[in-house]
Amino acid sequence: MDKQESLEKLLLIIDDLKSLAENGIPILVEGPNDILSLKNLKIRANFITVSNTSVFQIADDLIAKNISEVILLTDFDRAGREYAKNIMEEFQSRGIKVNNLIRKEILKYSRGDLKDIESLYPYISRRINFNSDLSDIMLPFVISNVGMTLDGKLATIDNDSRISGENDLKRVHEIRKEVDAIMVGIGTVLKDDPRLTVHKINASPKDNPLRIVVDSNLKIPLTARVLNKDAKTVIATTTPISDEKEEKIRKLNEMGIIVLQAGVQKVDLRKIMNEIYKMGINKILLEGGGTLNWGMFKENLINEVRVYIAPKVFGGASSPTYVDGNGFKNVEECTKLELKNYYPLDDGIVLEYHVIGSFE
Ligand SMILES: NC(=O)C1=CN([C@@H]2O[C@H](COP(=O)(O)OP(=O)(O)OC[C@H]3O[C@@H](n4cnc5c(N)ncnc54)[C@H](OP(=O)(O)O)[C@@H]3O)[C@@H](O)[C@H]2O)C=CC1
Ligand SMILES: Nc1nc(O)c(N)c(N[C@@H]2O[C@H](COP(=O)(O)O)[C@@H](O)[C@H]2O)n1
Repeated sequence: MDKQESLEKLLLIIDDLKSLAENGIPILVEGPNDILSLKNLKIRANFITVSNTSVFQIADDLIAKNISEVILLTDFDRAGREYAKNIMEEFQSRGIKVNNLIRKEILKYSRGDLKDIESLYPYISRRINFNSDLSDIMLPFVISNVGMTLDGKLATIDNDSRISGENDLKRVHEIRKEVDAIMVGIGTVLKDDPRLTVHKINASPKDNPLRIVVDSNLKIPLTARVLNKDAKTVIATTTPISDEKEEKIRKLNEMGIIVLQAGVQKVDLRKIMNEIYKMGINKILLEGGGTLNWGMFKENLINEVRVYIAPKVFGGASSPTYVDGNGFKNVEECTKLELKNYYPLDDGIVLEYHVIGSFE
């Protein structure tokens, strides 16, 4: 069986899993990262995590709730196999049916490339066929980077954003060189007039990634530096059209700028990310500011966070912070991160996180 056939089989198994879950059969996973991966695959279920509760306790709870069948989706590594063995032994002795078939098939049709359920969503989203009805999960990998002060500010109340030192800017430009696109909101373009090219380290014009500006009402001045010939640029805007907007799109197109449209009042970031992915953009550096960062966090579109924290305090209720917007209402739904690395740089510190996700 070739790779494409295996992927198609895997998608059918995901469909089976969805149906079983919709019929009320709980899914047993190890932890919250696994739940997020399955939720991203549009699986809505009664998820039960097994990593912090004893097998006996879980069996007691299921029996108390009259649940007689579960789907087992522990990881494929040694710990996951151990959980699976213990659960099957205990549950079967207590009369609870354990469906281990889906787990075995996921392992089989991922051709041994998966070690855990957490990786299932990224695994599928990177390989999926463009015409599939799961096309909305085809998204680029997004790294969010900022230079911020200890109090989380991206600039002062007067928009002075000189936060990073020379070495930190070099670090950022190394990331720029490595990604396929750099993305900012129109607020940043209007306030900073950035170039968004690789210019702080040794680089040639071909190292410049695509530039993406999110701009609902096409406020971008035609003289903005981000529209110059140093790199290609995409403007993401909304769908409603007026004579004025049509004229601006015409001018932008004449300048070689690609205009993508999605969303009515604000740009639909998920749809735009999907369009961008279809253009062959796999990795994006999101460089803010705070309003766009919120939009991207809220939509669960950020995979990794890298921040430089300068030993400075800017203060000011109106100065931009790393993440602005409306904010989450409670801790349950907020974005969870896992610290992966940290090191001192210039006179500050760099923190690198893997995004676990936000849970609605
Ligand atoms: N220190 C650092 O690392 C950085 C600092 N900055 C600073 O941040 C500040 C700019 O931040 P900010 O004003 O928040 O601007 P942003 O760059 O975040 O742009 C926000 C704008 O994007 C547009 N937008 C369209 N659709 C969406 C959506 N779905 N979600 C969110 N935004 C959307 C909105 O404008 P519209 O409705 O018109 O489309 C919105 O106001 C500047 O002071 C800049 O210097 C910026 C980047 C990095
Ligand atoms: N990482 C980082 N640290 C700072 O201190 C900053 N002020 C920024 N700003 C971002 O970089 C853009 C400027 O880019 P160009 O040098 O013009 O290419 C600016 O608009 C912010 O997005 N970043």
